[in-house]
Amino acid sequence: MTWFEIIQRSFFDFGAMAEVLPNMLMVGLKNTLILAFASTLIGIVIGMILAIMGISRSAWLRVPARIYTDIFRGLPAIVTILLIGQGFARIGRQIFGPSPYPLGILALSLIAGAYIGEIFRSGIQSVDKGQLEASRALGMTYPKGMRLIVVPQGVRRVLPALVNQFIGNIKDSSLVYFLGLLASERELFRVGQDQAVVSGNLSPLMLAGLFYLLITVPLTHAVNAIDKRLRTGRRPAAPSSGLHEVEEEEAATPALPARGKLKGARLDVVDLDMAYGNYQVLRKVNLSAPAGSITCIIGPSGSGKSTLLRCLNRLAEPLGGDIRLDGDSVMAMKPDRLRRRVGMVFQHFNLFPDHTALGNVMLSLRKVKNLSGGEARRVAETRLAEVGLAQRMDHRPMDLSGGQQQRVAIARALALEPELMLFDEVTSALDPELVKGVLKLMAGLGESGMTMVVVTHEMNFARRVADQVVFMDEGAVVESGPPEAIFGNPRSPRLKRFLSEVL
Ligand SMILES: Nc1ncnc2c1ncn2[C@@H]1O[C@H](COP(=O)(O)OP(=O)(O)OP(=O)(O)O)[C@@H](O)[C@H]1O
Repeated sequence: MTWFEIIQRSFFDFGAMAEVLPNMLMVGLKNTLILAFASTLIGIVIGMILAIMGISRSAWLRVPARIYTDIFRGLPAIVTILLIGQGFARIGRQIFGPSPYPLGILALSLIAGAYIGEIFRSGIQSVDKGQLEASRALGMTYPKGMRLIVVPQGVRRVLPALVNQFIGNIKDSSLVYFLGLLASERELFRVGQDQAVVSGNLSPLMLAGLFYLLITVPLTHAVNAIDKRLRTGRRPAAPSSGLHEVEEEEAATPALPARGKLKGARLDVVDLDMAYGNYQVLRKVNLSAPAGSITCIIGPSGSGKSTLLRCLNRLAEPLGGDIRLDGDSVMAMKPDRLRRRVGMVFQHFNLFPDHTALGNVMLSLRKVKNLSGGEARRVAETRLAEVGLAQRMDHRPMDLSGGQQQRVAIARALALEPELMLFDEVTSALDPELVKGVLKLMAGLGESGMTMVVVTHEMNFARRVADQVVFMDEGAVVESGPPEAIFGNPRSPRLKRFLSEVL
């Protein structure tokens, strides 16, 4: 016999393959798929619980999750399968009967859970922290923000890794044969091996290998395609350059809420203190903004402007002092209730990337205000039209320019009809040609009757639009007054120096 014939007979004996094929399909393939599916599903449940425990602030949850993960990820799969399958054989028999099959699934699930937990945890932790912050600023509680925004994004990111785990389970299911499965419970490998042992011919094992590849290779490619679709959405990316947006904005005149249509609240900040650990960031800040006014906060980097803004809706918790909305102390309100009255727009937009512009605006209307789908859509469409985005409602954030994204964020905050709107350096991340459009929109909003507090580096905007300008340095208000006084007649040397540097 030539080498070629020896190899052909050992590995590619099609007669032997045909003989084993029915058993391979009806018994081996079926059992492999059941073992892999069941252990992946149970592993996903275990993994999600481990991930949530793993990111918890409580060490009582974090430490057990860590120990579990270290053990089941550290042990070779075969050791776990033998320990569970044989160690619990008696208990297993009492619960499941004579079959070792359920214990095999249990062992595979325990192993898969440890890996899937780590996959979920890293996915959830990789979601930008601005996402949770935006959901909370929209009035969602921490669990709701995690459930609706952070966890779905984290899970979507790890979809390919989860499929890898499923493929791992398909392969690991071949180890369960150690437990002595009944003839009807044998999986692909064992069916191939049985036949190979009888005939001394490896072709049935080759067929089993082929089946493994037939499942795993298309699956990998399918999931990559699904992942790409989820990432980019169904729409092709629209051509949307900054200049395109400027043209578009100049052609369309946004129909802003009519003058005095919105009801603003009076804001009073009294002796506000705030610290990050031992680092005192705000020192006895006092500030009053009449209903419907625009207050611009200016000051050097690190002076505490953003922190002050974040205290106003309690994204940061003050250490002392008080904040009052129309005389009511915000410290006595539940933070999610407070945030329905106080909208916030962030420097980096923090739009939800998996939702369209319309979806971004509708989400809090549905989930926080509990409006019906139709009603939420109507409000969201009106708000988006007001900021000049009637034509872009079905676009995802990644298909919008920075300026358009910031308008969606403004529409999203406006949708809850806040009495106070906070703008945190909302034009700082925009390309220069887009800044003007967003500032114009904000100036227009200022006339609608809402109270606005704007942290900004745009001195011309502050000079032109503000009712009062507050200059902060080193966590304290150094000087405040009407823009003419602040810019035209600064009194303190610090303000004089700041203005000489920025103007
Ligand atoms: N989460 C945090 N933990 C610890 N320190 C922080 C945190 N956030 C801000 N700080 C510090 O608090 C100080 C005030 O920060 P803040 O962002 O309020 O200033 P800012 O005036 O808004 O500055 P910028 O204009 O650069 O945004 C800075 O020194 C900053 O490093």
